[in-house]
Parts: sequence; C-alpha cells; structure tokens
Amino acid sequence: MMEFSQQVCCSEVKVKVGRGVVKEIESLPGRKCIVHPKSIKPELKADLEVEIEDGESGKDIKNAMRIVDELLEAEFTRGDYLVAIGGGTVLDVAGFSASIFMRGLNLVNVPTTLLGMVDAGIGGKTGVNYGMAKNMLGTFYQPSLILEDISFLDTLPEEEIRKGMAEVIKYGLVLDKELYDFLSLNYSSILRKEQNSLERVIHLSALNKLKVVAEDERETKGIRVVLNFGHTVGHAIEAGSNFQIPHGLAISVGMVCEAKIAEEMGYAEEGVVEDVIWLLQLFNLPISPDQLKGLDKEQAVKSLSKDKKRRGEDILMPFPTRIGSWRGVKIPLETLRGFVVQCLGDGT
Ligand SMILES: NC(=O)c1ccc[n+]([C@@H]2O[C@H](COP(=O)([O-])OP(=O)(O)OC[C@H]3O[C@@H](n4cnc5c(N)ncnc54)[C@H](O)[C@@H]3O)[C@@H](O)[C@H]2O)c1
Ligand SMILES: O=C(O)C(=O)C[C@@H](O)[C@H](O)[C@H](O)COP(=O)(O)O
Ligand SMILES: [Zn+2]
Repeated sequence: MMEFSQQVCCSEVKVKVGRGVVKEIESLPGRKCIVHPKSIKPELKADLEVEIEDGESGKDIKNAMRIVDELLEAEFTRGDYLVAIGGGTVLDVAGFSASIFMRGLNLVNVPTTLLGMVDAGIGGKTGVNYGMAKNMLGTFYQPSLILEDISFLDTLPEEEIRKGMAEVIKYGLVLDKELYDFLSLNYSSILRKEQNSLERVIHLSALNKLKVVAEDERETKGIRVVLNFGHTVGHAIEAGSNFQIPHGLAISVGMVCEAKIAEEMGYAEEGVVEDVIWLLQLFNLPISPDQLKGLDKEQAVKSLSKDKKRRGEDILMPFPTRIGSWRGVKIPLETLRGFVVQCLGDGT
C-alpha cells in the first residue's frame, strides 16, 4: 500500500493506493452515507446507502438533489461522511451533493474506474451537466480522503482502461516527459492490467494532478487550466453527440486537435502532433473525429462558447510546447472556431 498527502488550500487531502484499501472506510468516525451505482454493491457497513444511475445521463441535477434529500431525511450532519464509490460520473455528482449539503460534509472518494483513479477522484472539481454543456453546475470541493483500490480494476473492461489512459497520456504530454516515456515503454503491461504498472500509473497521475491543484485550486491563476488540455474540443465533441461519446475518447481526439492548433499557430515544436498521435495509438485510442460514432460536428462547434476557460471573446488554451511542457495562450474564440471546424471536418 502506498500513502501520501497534499495540502490544498485549507484542507489536507490523503491518498491511499493499493488492493483492499476500500476497507479503510470502516474506520471512519461519524455516520456514513455510501453513494454507488447499481453495478457496484459495496460490502461495507453504512448508515445510509444511495444507489444512483451512473454514466453521463446520471450526471444530472435531479440525481444530485436526490442524494441531498436522502441525507436530509436521515438527519446527516456536517461531521458525517459521504463516501462516493464509482466511476467519474458518480464521483462528480456525489461530490457535488456533498459540497452543497449544509455547505459541505466530509467527502471520501473511492474511484472504481481507471479514469476515476487517475483524474476524476482527485482535485475537487465536482459537477453535473446542464443546458447541453458539460459540468455546467458544479463546485470546487476537496475530498479529505481518496481510496484508490486497484482491486476494482479486476472487473473493468479493457475499453474502460483505455479511456482512463487518455487522461494519463494528457499528464505525460503537457506535464511529465518521464511519464510519457514510461507509458511508451509499458503500454502492453498497463493494458494487461499488471498491478505494478497500474499502481505506478495511478501514483504518478495523482502526484502530477495534485501538484497543479495545490498551486491553483480554483483555476484562477492560469495554472490549473493545463489539466484541461484536450477538453475544449473534447467537451464540444461530447456535447455534439448528446453525451453519447465517452469522455476519454472525446478528449483523445481533442488532444490531437488542440496539439495541431498549437503547432499550426507556432506554439508547439514541430513533431509534437506526431508524438501525441503515436502514444494515443499505442493505447488504441481514437485520433480522428471520423473514429467516433454519432457526432454532429455543427452542434459540437456551436457548444465551444460554453467552455469555462472563455473570458469575453477570448479563450485561454493550454497548449503543449514540447513533450512534458506547456504554455497558456489566450486566443479569440472566433479563431479557435475556425481551427476546430477544420479539425473536425477534415479528420486528421
Ligand atoms: N472531476 C474531475 O476532475 C473529472 C476528471 C476527469 C473526468 N471527469 C468526468 O468523469 C466522467 C467519466 O468517468 P468514467 O470514465 O469513470 O465514466 P463512468 O462513471 O460512466 O464509468 C464508466 C463505465 O464503467 C463502469 N464501471 C465503473 N466501475 C467499474 C468496475 N470496477 N468494473 C466494471 N465496470 C465499472 C460504469 O458502470 C460505466 O459503465 C465524465 O463525466 C468526466 O467529465 C471528471
Ligand atoms: O481537474 C481539472 O481541472 C480538469 O480539468 C480535469 C479534467 O480531466 C476533467 O474532465 C474536468 O472535469 C474538466 O473540468 P471543466 O472545468 O472543463 O468542466
Ligand atoms: Zn477530463
């Protein structure tokens, strides 16, 4: 078992990685409400259990309010715990409920997908989709404990491992060249779910993400935006498919598009796009919108203006400069639109 912690503003975030760490829930003080999807039945004692729909359609304000209602009904207090167990969608909606109930009760995240373990469970962004846009309602609210229990991955299909790897590749491309190299050399053992490789991937991802979050928890200093690389186009792709295209696949294509824009605008060194494509392909991830089913490109382009990095007519884009490095560039939304039309229209 591996254990580390990070101070984020006013709270300490503890992370435990290993097989069986989910058992730690039993020693939490206070009452516990476990929120989980139907497919994951935790064999853990709890004072309250709330089963919610997972997937993108579960990231809905009605589900968030249902959790709140159950907490109210069971007379939970701020000293009690909400334990969110599930993939990224469950963690996002349950975290949102935890943050608004009495202005916040203790939150413990137990991700059960790789994407949840490397990204969604960490960093305190919570939210639900609203108005045909991703994560439109949400809060920044840190879990006090993140239990990364590798044993959940035993049942996770390879397809879901690959989606999670898209976020890991993101860290390698813009933050961590050593991680990029590690992924290039170890892709087959990762996809075979070898425990040491998975633990390394989860550990390095958590360290990379928490370091950024500690510097700019609320995305106000132009630092946390780096975690959004690939997401301007990725979220547009998700919206343009009525949220049928999964997040990991959408941001995979999004990273290729945004790297191309960075290269065309002269911010990225020549060759970066090939390096992005090469690593994504090793993990059998899509690199072109033509590999995604059910995308309405016009709808996708229309939704670009809902990106949370937009300020007035400009949008702050985190662009890769070379592998492992990045810079923030403010570009007019109109310019971005032109590039995205080209990228979604032409494939790669
Ligand atoms: N808050 C953040 O910082 C953050 C970061 C990245 C992504 N996200 C969000 O996370 C969501 C994507 O998360 P996701 O990819 O985990 O999707 P998900 O929650 O829909 O889970 C994917 C699938 O895996 C299944 N599943 C979950 N655990 C399983 C297990 N142990 N074994 C077998 N099947 C299992 C689920 O039932 C679902 O079908 C998106 O909504 C994205 O916006 C949030
Ligand atoms: O933690 C962050 O910051 C991220 O941007 C991580 C992303 O991978 C994640 O998909 C996040 O939910 C996107 O947030 P949004 O602010 O663009 O809605
Ligand atoms: Zn993401």
